[in-house]
Amino acid sequence: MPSTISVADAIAIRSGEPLIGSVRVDGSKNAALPLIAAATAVGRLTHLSNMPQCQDVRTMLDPLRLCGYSVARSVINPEEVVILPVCGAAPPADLAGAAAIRASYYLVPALLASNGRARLPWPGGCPVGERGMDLHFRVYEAFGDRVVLDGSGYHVVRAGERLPEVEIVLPFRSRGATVAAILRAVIERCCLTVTQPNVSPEVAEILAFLRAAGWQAFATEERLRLTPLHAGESAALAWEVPGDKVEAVTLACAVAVTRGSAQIKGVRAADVLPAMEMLAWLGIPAHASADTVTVHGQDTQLTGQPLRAVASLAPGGLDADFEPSLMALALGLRGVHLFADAINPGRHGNLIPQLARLGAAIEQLSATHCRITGPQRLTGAAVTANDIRSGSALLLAALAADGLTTVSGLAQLRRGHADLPGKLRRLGADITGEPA
Ligand SMILES: CC(=O)N[C@H]1[C@@H](OP(=O)(O)OP(=O)(O)OC[C@H]2O[C@@H](n3ccc(=O)[nH]c3=O)[C@H](O)[C@@H]2O)O[C@H](CO)[C@@H](O)[C@@H]1O
Ligand SMILES: C=C(OP(=O)(O)O)C(=O)O
Repeated sequence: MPSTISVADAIAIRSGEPLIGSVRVDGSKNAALPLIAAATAVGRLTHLSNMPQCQDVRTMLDPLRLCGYSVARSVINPEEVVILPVCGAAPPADLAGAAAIRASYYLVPALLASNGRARLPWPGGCPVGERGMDLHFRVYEAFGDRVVLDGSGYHVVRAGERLPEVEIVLPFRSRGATVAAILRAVIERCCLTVTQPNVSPEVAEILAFLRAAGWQAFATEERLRLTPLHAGESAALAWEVPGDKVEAVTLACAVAVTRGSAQIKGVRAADVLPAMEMLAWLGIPAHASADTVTVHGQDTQLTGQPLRAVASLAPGGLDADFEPSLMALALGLRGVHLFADAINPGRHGNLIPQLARLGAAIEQLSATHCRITGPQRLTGAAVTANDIRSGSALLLAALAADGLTTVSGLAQLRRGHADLPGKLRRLGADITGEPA
């Protein structure tokens, strides 16, 4: 009997040898999407390199083209995207396709810049529960914009009057609303103060890009501050999308699940630190330095210490998108492990029933909190990826499950990763069926 099978729009994974070797992550989808928006907001020709070739990036670039921005991918290097500003008013366009991604909200400033108004469908993306826009609307209203809501979406009309300075106090550290405030100030060329900003690596990346574009931009835990210095310059800009921290942590957890040893390259150490500390706490030597994560899962002395992985928007907090991979890992580790994700309230509901098909017993303490008592033995079965991170967690669980697991719903996985199964395969995973 062959060791692998092929299934249409699904992949088949057979657990086997520990993952060994070296692999490079792609650019980060969640850093790339706001960087694309920032490139439009500065209104200068911008080369963005290390752009991941995942579906959400394509979905983000299409509406920009429809609104008059020139967007080109280099033929020689498809990971390089060039964005040119709009000259003159762009024609109104039907942007219904933007409903496929959550990050469509980052298009608002680009559209206000090109058309003076933005009409967008309600954001989609991962079906991980109710995800509000109220803070985004508060941001636009602080700039004097008019916001109108209807069943199919929202409409933002740019203020007639330019404010020299805008101050916004966020009630909680929303990443999306923080970026919305930054980009709105950029198209206005005005000063901005945000109290209680989100200071995740993705926001820090936008601020670094803006510094290169002639802005004074910095953020502390308390306050983010933006001032135009030489923002009127017109020289072309070049920026590299940082490596995908979520892909790196997913791969690190995959290596740990199989008790393998590998190097994961192309990611900034600081971006993965909270997750690496958790692996070390569990007794899996994991080290991040410069642009490489090293995991030594072989012959390791597991601690049996309980993992407490609570997704948080707080500075230095655990990114919600790390949590599903840590759950898959915890299933195989001795101890009582607690997980919580109130940021994406539907995520556990997407993932836990699928893990249960593999035989996992996970205690749901509430819709967003659960407890895993490990180690648990999993058995291969047919499972479905309901969102990006649930999909990657299922790949990891499949690597530990006895026998064969098929994972369908690959469209979700492809939204966030160019080819995650391919990267696992490069480390020796037995995976058949190519998500094209
Ligand atoms: C495309 C993208 O980069 N998505 C990421 C983004 O999602 P997302 O844009 O949802 O993240 P935010 O930090 O803005 O939102 C955090 C929470 O606040 C809620 N909220 C947000 C804004 C608002 O106006 N009202 C409101 O209620 C959201 O529903 C969510 O539950 O950051 C999350 C972590 O923060 C990540 O898990 C997502 O992968
Ligand atoms: C939840 C995610 O994406 P989005 O916010 O675009 O749905 C994600 O990247 O895991």
